[in-house]
Amino acid sequence: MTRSITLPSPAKLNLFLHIVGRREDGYHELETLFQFLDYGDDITLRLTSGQPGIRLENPIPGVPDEDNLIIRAARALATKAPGELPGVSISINKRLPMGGGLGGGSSNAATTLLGLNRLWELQLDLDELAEIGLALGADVPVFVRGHAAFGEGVGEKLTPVFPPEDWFLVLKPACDINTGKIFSEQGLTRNTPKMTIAPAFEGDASRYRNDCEDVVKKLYPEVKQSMDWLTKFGPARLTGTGACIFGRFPTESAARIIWESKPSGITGFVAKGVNISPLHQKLTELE
Ligand SMILES: C[C@@](CO)(OP(=O)(O)O)[C@H](O)COP(=O)(O)OP(=O)(O)OC[C@H]1O[C@@H](n2ccc(N)nc2=O)[C@H](O)[C@@H]1O
Ligand SMILES: Nc1ncnc2c1ncn2[C@@H]1O[C@H](COP(=O)(O)OP(=O)(O)O)[C@@H](O)[C@H]1O
Repeated sequence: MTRSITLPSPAKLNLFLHIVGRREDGYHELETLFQFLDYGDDITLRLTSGQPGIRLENPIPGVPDEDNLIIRAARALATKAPGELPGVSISINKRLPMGGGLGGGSSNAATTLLGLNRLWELQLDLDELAEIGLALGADVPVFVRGHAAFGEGVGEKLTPVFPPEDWFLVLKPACDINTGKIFSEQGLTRNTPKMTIAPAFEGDASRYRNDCEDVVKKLYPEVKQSMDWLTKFGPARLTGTGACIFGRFPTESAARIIWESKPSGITGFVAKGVNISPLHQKLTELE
C-alpha cells in the first residue's frame, strides 16, 4: 500500500468567461474556456494508520480548517468509503494567491479527492469524484477531470478542448475580490448570447471576453491600473471574477521580459498553459 504522495494542485485560467443567463436559484449560467497552468500549489498526503482522522498540518491563515476545501474534500470522500479508513495527515505548499480567480481552493479540493482516492484505494471513477467535487465548488469538476475544457452551466458541463499551450504572464493586483460580490453587482452583463458550438480557442478578442471585467475594473482601481499597464504589451484579460489578470505570449522569454519591467508592488508569475492538468500528468507517471 502507498503510504505517502505529493501531488500538484495547479491554477486555472478562464481564457474567456461569458455570462449567458441566470438560474432560478440566482446562480449565473456561464460559458467559459478553462486551461490549466503548470504552476500551483503542492499537496502531500500521508497515511497515519495508527492515528485515525483527517489532519491538516499547516492550516491556511484566515481559513478555518472546517471551511478549508482540502478538509471538506477529504471528509466528503470519506463518507463514500465502505468501512474504516486509515488516518491521513495533509500538508500544503501554497503558492497560488487566494481569491485571485485562479481556482486555488477548487484545485486543492480536486487534488485531495484524486490523491486520497488512490491512497485509500477507493477506486471511485472520475464521474463520481467530479460529482463529489461539484458539491464543494463549481470549479472543482474541471480540476477533477484534468483536461482543458469549454464549460457550460455553472462550469460543470465540460467539453474537452485543445487551445494552444502558450505562455502567460499572470499579475495579481493588490486587492482581494469576493466572487459573490461581483455576481451580485447590478451593472454586470448577464445576457451574452449563447454559442452554438464549443469553441476550441479564444483567438478572436472581439468575440470573446470576460463579462466581469468592466464591473471589476470600476470597483477595483488596482485591477484597472494593472490592466492598463499590461495592455501596453498586448491584449490583457481578467480570469474568473479576478483579481488576477493575464497576458498571452508565444514564448517564455517574451513573457519574462515584460515581467521584469513590471511596476513595483505588483506580484505575479510566468507560467505555461497546459491542456492536461499537471495533477493528471503526475498521477499517470506514478501508475
Ligand atoms: C467565477 C468562477 C469561474 O471559473 O471562478 P473564480 O473567479 O471563483 O475563480 C467560478 O464559476 C466560481 O465558482 P465557485 O468557486 O463555485 O463560486 P463561489 O465562490 O462558491 O461563489 C460565491 C457566490 O457567487 C455567486 N455565483 C457563483 C458562481 C456562479 N456561476 N454564479 C453565481 O451567482 C453565488 O452567489 C455564490 O454563492
Ligand atoms: N484550500 C484552500 N485554498 C484557498 N482558498 C480556500 C481554500 N479553502 C477554502 N478557501 C476559501 O476560498 C476562497 C477562494 O479562494 P480561491 O479558490 O483561491 O480563489 P478563486 O475562487 O478566486 O479562484 C478563499 O478566499 C478562501 O476563503
